[in-house]
Amino acid sequence: MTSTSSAKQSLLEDCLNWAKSNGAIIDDKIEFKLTESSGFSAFTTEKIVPDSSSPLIQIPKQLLITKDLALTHFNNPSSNDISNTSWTQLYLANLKFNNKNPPKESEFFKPYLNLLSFADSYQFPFFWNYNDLQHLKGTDLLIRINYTLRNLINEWKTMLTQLNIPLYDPDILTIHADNHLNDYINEFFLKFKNKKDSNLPPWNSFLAYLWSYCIFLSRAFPELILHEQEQEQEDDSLNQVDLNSVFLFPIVDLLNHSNNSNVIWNLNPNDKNSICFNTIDPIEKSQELFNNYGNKSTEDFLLSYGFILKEETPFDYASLTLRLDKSIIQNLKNFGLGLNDNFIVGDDKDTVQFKLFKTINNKNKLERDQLINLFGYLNKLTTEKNLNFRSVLQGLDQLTDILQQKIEITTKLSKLPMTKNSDQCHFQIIKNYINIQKKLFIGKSESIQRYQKKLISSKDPTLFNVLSFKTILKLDQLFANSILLTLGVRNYDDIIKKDCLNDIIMLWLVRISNRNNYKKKLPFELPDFIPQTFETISKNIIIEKDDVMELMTFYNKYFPQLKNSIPELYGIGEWGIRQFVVADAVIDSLVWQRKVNNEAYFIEDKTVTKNNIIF
Ligand SMILES: C[S@@+](CC[C@H](N)C(=O)[O-])C[C@H]1O[C@@H](n2cnc3c(N)ncnc32)[C@H](O)[C@@H]1O
Repeated sequence: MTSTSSAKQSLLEDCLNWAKSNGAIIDDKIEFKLTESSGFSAFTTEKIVPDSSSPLIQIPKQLLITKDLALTHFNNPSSNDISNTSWTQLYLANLKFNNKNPPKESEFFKPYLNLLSFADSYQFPFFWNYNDLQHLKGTDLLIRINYTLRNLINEWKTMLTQLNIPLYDPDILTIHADNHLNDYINEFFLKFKNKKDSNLPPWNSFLAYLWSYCIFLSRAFPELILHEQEQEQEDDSLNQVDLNSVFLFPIVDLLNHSNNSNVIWNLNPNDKNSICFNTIDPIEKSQELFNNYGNKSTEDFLLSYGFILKEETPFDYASLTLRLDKSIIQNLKNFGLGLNDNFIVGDDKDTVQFKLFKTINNKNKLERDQLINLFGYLNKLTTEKNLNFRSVLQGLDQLTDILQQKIEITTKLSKLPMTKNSDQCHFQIIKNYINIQKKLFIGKSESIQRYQKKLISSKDPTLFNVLSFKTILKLDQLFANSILLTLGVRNYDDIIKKDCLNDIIMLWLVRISNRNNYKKKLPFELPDFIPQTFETISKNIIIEKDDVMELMTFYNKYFPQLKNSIPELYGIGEWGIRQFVVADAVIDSLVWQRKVNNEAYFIEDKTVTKNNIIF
């Protein structure tokens, strides 16, 4: 045992004794130890069989650090957009770091405060230097880190100013570049990290507040559990409970996390002055006793707890942050498919943030559907009243492009070598995180491909009709021969190579509009929606001079040459430029060209609703 670990072990003993001497009850079958991989941890000395009447850990309320203590200490400050949790964080910084004039409770909490190590906060990315963090450049995590730091600096300044307490390091307010901010915090941190606990940062420094914020992020419990039974008795009491308030729960906060742990935290039904922790599942002898911090993603674990799980977590997600014109966000909200306010973030409310969950379940399905709706909306023609399958399929291509960029960014990041001055341990965590993100983006991109494939191969006409242009070329031999003769294209691949797909679809559409003029009937069954759309557009379209001008080059390229060389096809019916303006509009409203293989499909214009979208 090193001297540091034996010192920590003795701090642990002091804290356990403090808790017990103040009424805490800890089951004899639990033993706390210091481990190399995850700090203080609890283990069973005998098999534990859950018993709801006898909790494993019971902590009197007086040992908790709550918002009430904080608000009383600061004389109930007016809130001014500052949450109760922020005041409680400032209170903890005051308890831990104020040597000269500490809050009166500071002495009482000392054994617990001593366990909350300042040096250990180096695990949180908020304290890392720019050399470490540059390996996250282009990820949402780096945006979240710096966005959070800026918010914290603001609330720290607001609270101290309100209390008439000078800011220890006002310089931090003038640092504008994020990389400088990261280095400033890191240097300030390292200055204190290696010193003894007697030489900690001043309580009114930003560093002290940031430390306290991380302690709450990684150890706090929701205050709601302190009010559980009151709520059941009195409906009104829920309104008085601040749902976002949290408290520190000594001893129980020494338990590490496992996704598989099934536990309960509650007010003691027999003694409302204490809070309990219990397990729901039995635990074998010599196993670690875990808490469960909730269904968190790797990114959340890294940001809020400074570690990532060894095993993959089903709750993983990658986030997608999109900045959009505010009017688009407003229109989308008005559109009816509902863009939930939860997804709109940022001070300017011009950004939407979605989570791409690894595993889709009933809870997060809505978020996935909203994202698909958003991209469908962005690809909707202004003339279309509703979302249809074409706009959704096209939107999914656009989403795939964005995912592809994310895959490229994460691939690049995963190959970056460690730089000078970056920490080996931080580097390794970032690498693992980046690889998990990359896998998530690849997985989502593949699932979009599968979904698109499933939609276009759907044979359910109640959903929508679909016809691929490749199939059309196989069925309509006369037309296929005509383009072979005139353009020299033998098959679909040639069309793509020669970049003339749009021209050929236009020619085919005009042929279809003339279908009743040919002596021979079409040699295949044509779905009604294609000629019908042509007719509807033809009836309603108002053709401007510019529309004609735009198509002149195209038209002159093919006419009258086609009419002269293949009159049996291009000399029958109407082949004027008007027909092509209509065909162009039909393509806009019906044709989707799939990004992965360039295949073009005619997609019937059917409204996508909650009931007919399939995943
Ligand atoms: C609530 S505390 C748990 C007690 C902590 N081990 C300690 O030493 O104080 C949360 C911290 O424990 C560590 N931790 C929790 N669960 C872990 C796990 N499954 N693997 C690694 N570290 C974990 C992380 O450092 C995290 O920030």
